[in-house]
Amino acid sequence: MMLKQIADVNFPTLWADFRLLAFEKVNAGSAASEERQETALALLLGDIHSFPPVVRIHSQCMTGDVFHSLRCDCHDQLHLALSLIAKKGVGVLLYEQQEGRGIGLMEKLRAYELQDQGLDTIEANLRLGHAVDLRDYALPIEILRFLNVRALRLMTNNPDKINAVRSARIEIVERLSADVPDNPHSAHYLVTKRERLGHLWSSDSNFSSSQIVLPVTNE
Ligand SMILES: Nc1nc2c(ncn2[C@@H]2O[C@H](COP(=O)(O)OP(=O)(O)OP(=O)(O)O)[C@@H](O)[C@H]2O)c(=O)[nH]1
Ligand SMILES: [Zn+2]
Repeated sequence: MMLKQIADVNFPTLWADFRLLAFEKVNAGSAASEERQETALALLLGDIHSFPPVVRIHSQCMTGDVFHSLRCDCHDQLHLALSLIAKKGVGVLLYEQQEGRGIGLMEKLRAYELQDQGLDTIEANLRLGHAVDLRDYALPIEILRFLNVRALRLMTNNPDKINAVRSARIEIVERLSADVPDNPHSAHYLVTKRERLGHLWSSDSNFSSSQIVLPVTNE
């Protein structure tokens, strides 16, 4: 995959003054003007090469990230990651745009409709003819390579993200839990992620696809 850096700007936030890099995936041979290119943002703080930085790969969730929907944990996870990076002074937040686990906002909202009728998040995707999770993490991984991050502390409960980082031979020195408190609207969704999608609990220190036990900490 080819990566194109689009912009490099100062990005002051409530938590810290980040540097924001914007990237676009360049598909070789594609008609760029016709095809919507995948894009991602990287918020950087501190000297990310001095020691393994906190890294969060955050999948876009407009309903949660922007409107603070209580149906999911995305908003709180985004804030947790930004505040932890600010506290540590070193880290990278990768914001990638595979909304709705890759089905897009409109289809996610159709899936929410089905969930309002009693289906869970998995059944709803399948009923609409989608895979349960269409995401791949090639673009964020390519950005980590571009940034020359060879070892990191990964904030996630999602085994797919862990496997993607590992497959790229980037060392995960620590898994940081992405647990945030649930609420009556999100509780069922969060249980489904754990029971049916294999997401890790904060106390899980390892995961089925690996023999290596990773330390896990709650900040
Ligand atoms: N299709 C679909 N997508 C959802 C639903 N709820 C949240 N999402 C999307 O799921 C993605 C976030 O995935 P999560 O499973 O919450 O978390 P994760 O990023 O895989 O894992 P963590 O790193 O542990 O947070 C975002 O793209 C959301 O838009 C839903 O009910 N249906
Ligand atoms: Zn969400």
